[in-house]
Amino acid sequence: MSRFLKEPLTASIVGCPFSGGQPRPGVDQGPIHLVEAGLIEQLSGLGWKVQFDGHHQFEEINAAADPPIGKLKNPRLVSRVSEAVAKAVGGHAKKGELPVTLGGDHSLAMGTISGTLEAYPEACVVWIDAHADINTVETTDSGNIHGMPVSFLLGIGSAVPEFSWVKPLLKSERIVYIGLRDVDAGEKRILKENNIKAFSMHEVDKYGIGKVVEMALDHVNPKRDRPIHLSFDVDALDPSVAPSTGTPVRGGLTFREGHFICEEIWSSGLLVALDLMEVNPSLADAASVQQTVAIGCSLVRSALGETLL
Ligand SMILES: NC(=[NH2+])NCCC[C@H](N)C(=O)O
Ligand SMILES: [Mn+2]
Ligand SMILES: [Mn+2]
Repeated sequence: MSRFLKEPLTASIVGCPFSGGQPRPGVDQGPIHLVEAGLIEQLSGLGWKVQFDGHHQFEEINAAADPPIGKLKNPRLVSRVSEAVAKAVGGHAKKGELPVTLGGDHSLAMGTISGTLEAYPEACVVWIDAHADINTVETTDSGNIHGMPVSFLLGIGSAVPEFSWVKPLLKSERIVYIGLRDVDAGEKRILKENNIKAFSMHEVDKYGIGKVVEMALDHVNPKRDRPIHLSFDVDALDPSVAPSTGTPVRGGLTFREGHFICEEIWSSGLLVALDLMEVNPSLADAASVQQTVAIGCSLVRSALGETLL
């Protein structure tokens, strides 16, 4: 069911073996593992036409040529990679295909969401994460840009010339979060000051996931007529469910809550882009890696229409 995508329904896989937005090696292997686990075949099995011609080859910038800007680490690399991703995602979206971006770290969302908003200016973003990823140049403690993409998309915080290609196309009332539980003090302030709607794990516990997804969509998409970009950080799930990720935080979404979100977004008929981020296959034992990769694949399937019955 889809209001915006063209028939035959086409999923264009944007594989992004990229880890420059955070310090832990291995997250660049996420997309490779997801594809090797059979994701392409699984989506074809759901009836999608799937386009995938290999993972993105990103230009490399050696560390010496990319010193920090303020606290920001690998700024030029992150900027250029996300810009390339924005073009890829925007290109697919404009053709009426569904870009499915496999990360890679969440700094890539600066690119994916820019691409979506280029094609669908009226789109809204549903961001599923343990983290708000909304630090600015002023508030970031870690300097890891995967903790910052939302602030760039909103155009808040001081501008960094190296990122001038990122247009502030996202309005604060067009993004909603679900799953938050590790939000920095500066980020909490930003969320309040900008009136950004967020459903933390507290609200998931209080209302249940069904009501939370409904309230989240009522906020960003009251008439259910806007295209939806779903950006799913696998660390939104509890570490017992998805252990193989760089910044796990306990007290997360259950297996079913994660899948329920994806199922509901698909049933809305409004999905136009999907990100599945932060699967890091080098951070756990083989069984945990396999479990996390399998869940990555099943979340994507749920978001692309797989049903339980
Ligand atoms: N995409 C993520 N996993 N982000 C984690 C961000 C953690 C922390 N808030 C930071 O700014 O560094
Ligand atoms: Mn996260
Ligand atoms: Mn994230």
